[in-house]
Amino acid sequence: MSARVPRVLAVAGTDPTGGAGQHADLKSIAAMGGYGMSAVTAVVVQNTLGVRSVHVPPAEVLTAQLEAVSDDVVVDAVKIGMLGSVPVIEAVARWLAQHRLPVVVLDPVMVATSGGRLLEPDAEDALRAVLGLADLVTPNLQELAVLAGEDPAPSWTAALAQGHRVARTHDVLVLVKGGHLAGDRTPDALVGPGSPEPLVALDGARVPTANSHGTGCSLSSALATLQVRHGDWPTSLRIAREWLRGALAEADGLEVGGGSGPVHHFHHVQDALASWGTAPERFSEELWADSAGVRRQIEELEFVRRLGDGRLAPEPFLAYLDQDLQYLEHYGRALAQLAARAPDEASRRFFAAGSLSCTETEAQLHRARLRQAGRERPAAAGPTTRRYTAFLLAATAAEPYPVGLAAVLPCYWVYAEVGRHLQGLAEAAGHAEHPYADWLATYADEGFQEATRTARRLLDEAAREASPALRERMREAFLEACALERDFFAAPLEPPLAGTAAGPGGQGRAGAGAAGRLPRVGAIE
Ligand SMILES: Nc1ncnc2c1ncn2[C@@H]1O[C@H](COP(=O)(O)OP(=O)(O)O)[C@@H](O)[C@H]1O
Ligand SMILES: Cc1ncc(COP(=O)(O)O)c(N)n1
Repeated sequence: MSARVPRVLAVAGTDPTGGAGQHADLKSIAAMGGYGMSAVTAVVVQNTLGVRSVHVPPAEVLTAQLEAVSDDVVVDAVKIGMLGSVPVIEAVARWLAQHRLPVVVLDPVMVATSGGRLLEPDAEDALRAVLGLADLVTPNLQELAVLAGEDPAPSWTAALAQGHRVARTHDVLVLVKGGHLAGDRTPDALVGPGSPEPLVALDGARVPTANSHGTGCSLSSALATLQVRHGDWPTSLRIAREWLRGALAEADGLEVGGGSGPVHHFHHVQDALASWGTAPERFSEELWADSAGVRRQIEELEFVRRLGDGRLAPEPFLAYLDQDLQYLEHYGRALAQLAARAPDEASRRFFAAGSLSCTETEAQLHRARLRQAGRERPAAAGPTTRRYTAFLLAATAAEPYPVGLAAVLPCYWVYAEVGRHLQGLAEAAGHAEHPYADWLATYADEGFQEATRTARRLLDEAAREASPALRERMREAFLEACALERDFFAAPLEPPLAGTAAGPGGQGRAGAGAAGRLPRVGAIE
């Protein structure tokens, strides 16, 4: 199967109401993933009620259009619809003979469903004579009879036999279409010049609609487009039929015209369109705004105020570091789980590097600092530490990847923001000898800022692909993690805040520590 976009040329007449002819062709080509082009054979004044008049430009104008296209563009497939008159048929036949095109589908348009003639009676012989230039011919039952030079087939079995005679005489593949059969079935079958047995025969219940204007045009151009992709007519037919049946089923909703209206060519992308525009440009911006209240609460915490202006006693700082060390162990695991589930190599590397950094770099720094202060043995993990780490491990292991990503983001982003705030407090305090100056300095680490930006970008990418429901779960996880960040910072000095508390104050883990914790996550990346 080819991945490139098929370039498909429709050689057809017009329909100003957009349901048939080259307008239907262009829509169908695009609906099947192709790039549509069109050369006009006839200007048809028509609507859903009927054909009012037909105006055929000189054949040289059509030849000039065809040459303008093929002089410039590689044409992967051609769909030929209404030709109308002998000079037009001859012009197209000449052009086809000069340009051996990979896929040629000929829909031998003769009479519109609404009744108007679209092929002059004296042009029928000329049309029969060019059938062999096509790979596939797609007549309806009446057109098939004309091509065979016989009466219309009285039954589906008779139609298949008639299709086989046309295929053999002109050495061409024929799609025998049952749209005009009486009854509630609409079979289609591909019949080749060899065996009278169809290559493929598909059947289905008739879609109950009176709006089937342009179905023949739509089917033939969809087939031309799909054949470029798949190179297999039965496969192309299966896909085109399924799509066309959906287009017929949604046709009544279009409400175009008072006669036999058009089908809904783009019925299959309506759901996708409905979700467009609901994803914000940057979902992270929305989350940031939602978390403003919690971030303000963090800035007002006693622990944060004292750490910033340097009044924090050594003991709660060490208790905080101790809890942060234990937090890091699990955070590293959560990042490893995210790495395992990340959708691409770049994000896998990012989270794997972050995880490695937690265990190898951050944890070592914490341990060294605690050892310096004479704290060799870690304290037990406090309730807030346990609650936060359990949440992260569950979110990254059991929730969809975007939810896990939203859960770990505050540890980068909120933490970086708290760092900025702490540095502001330290500068305002004007300490010559700030006891935590080296710790606070690590917040400014460019690697950490970079890692925060990367994590945010990954979240925005995941949000763009996510359904509205999944984005809501991402939001919940992000806000939950923000509240846990707050509780973590609160724990060394204050009782946890109501509603999110882990237990009586002071014994929770000391906040998500400054310097050591994340700065070097980014530095490694
Ligand atoms: N009401 C319907 N329900 C399902 N398929 C239909 C219906 N009407 C037409 N088709 C399908 O549309 C395609 C065009 O068929 P047909 O109506 O026979 O040709 P044309 O539009 O050239 O007259 C065929 O695949 C046919 O099976
Ligand atoms: C320019 C043009 N080409 C083809 C058809 C046939 O379509 P249908 O048989 O569905 O009316 C048409 N009405 N107009």
